[in-house]
Amino acid sequence: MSLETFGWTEFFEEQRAADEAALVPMRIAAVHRSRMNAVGLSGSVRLELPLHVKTMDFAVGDWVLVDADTRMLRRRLERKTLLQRRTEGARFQQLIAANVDTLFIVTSCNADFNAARLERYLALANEAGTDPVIVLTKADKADSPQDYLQAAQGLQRDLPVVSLNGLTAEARLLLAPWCGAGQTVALVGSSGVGKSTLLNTLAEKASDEEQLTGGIREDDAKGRHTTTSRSLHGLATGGWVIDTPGMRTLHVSDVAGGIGVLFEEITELAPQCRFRDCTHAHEPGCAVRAAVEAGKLDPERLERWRKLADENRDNTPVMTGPRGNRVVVDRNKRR
Ligand SMILES: Nc1nc2c(ncn2[C@@H]2O[C@H](COP(=O)(O)OP(=O)(O)OP(=O)(O)O)[C@@H](O)[C@H]2O)c(=O)[nH]1
Ligand SMILES: [Zn+2]
Repeated sequence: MSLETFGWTEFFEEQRAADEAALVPMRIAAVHRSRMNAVGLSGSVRLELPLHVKTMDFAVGDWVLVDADTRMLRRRLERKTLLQRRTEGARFQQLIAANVDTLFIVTSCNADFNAARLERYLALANEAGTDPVIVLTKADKADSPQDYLQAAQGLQRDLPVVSLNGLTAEARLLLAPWCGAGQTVALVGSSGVGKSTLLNTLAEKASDEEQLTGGIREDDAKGRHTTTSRSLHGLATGGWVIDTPGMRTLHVSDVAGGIGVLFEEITELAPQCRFRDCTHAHEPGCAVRAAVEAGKLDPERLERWRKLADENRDNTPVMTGPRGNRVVVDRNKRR
């Protein structure tokens, strides 16, 4: 085993200072209110935390440097990617997972398929720097899974889409390109689409896995995963998967860049509009509306872009004041 099997790359290695050579790199496997578990070459440990450290500032998947003798957490390394979101009305973003290479956005080939909801997850992934993959489950139950495949592919340029039966070993094969040694994936999607099923298929239920990740699943009375606990699981194929419970409704905020990537066909037309701040709603000389009229752009896509971009603007605090204190924008004062 090497650190690379845990997802360690040059990006992290370069961050180690000369005087930190004695510290051991470990990856955060579970974050609880007052304690954190980490995994590394020496196995799974519960970290000792310095007094000032708040666990909410850490995400599952983070790389940290640890004092090998005391297990004291010394420093978190800069993240390659960070999935985060703001729960409604919250001042700070909630960290979901760090250093995730691929986000599996799971939906089924049935009524769960909803373009607008998938686009929310795509914006989140794009903003985080995580590559999104749409995973269409229950293809075995659908009359024409091709329709869903095609609809999903239209959601973003060059978007990988996989349709499968999550209960079969073939699913593991189809998702293998993103689940190899050292690769980290996270799963999101509505309840019942088959995330747990997929997880079980990907994990193949290795018996020592529980030990490695510290056995960190916590359920509340309703059998739902608690939002305070997330965890990193080892996959049979050498990759890692991060559980992301508690993401039933996803309100977007702070994802302007992610929306730009998601709706690239709109983003790249905007500079051709007559007005620099064109809203593509009523202005003359609008290149985006011209594209709709020419049949080159789906009017429903434009409508969904508008809704998502508006919601993002409404929910994203602006930095104001000399100290950069965050103030939520007044809904009526924008534009
Ligand atoms: N036929 C078929 N059934 C599936 C597939 N994937 C999941 N199921 C079934 O769908 C049901 C729901 O799957 P789960 O894995 O529990 O869904 P989930 O997304 O984890 O749901 P939550 O735990 O509520 O978030 C189960 O009965 C699965 O056996 C699939 O690809 N094909
Ligand atoms: Zn325009």
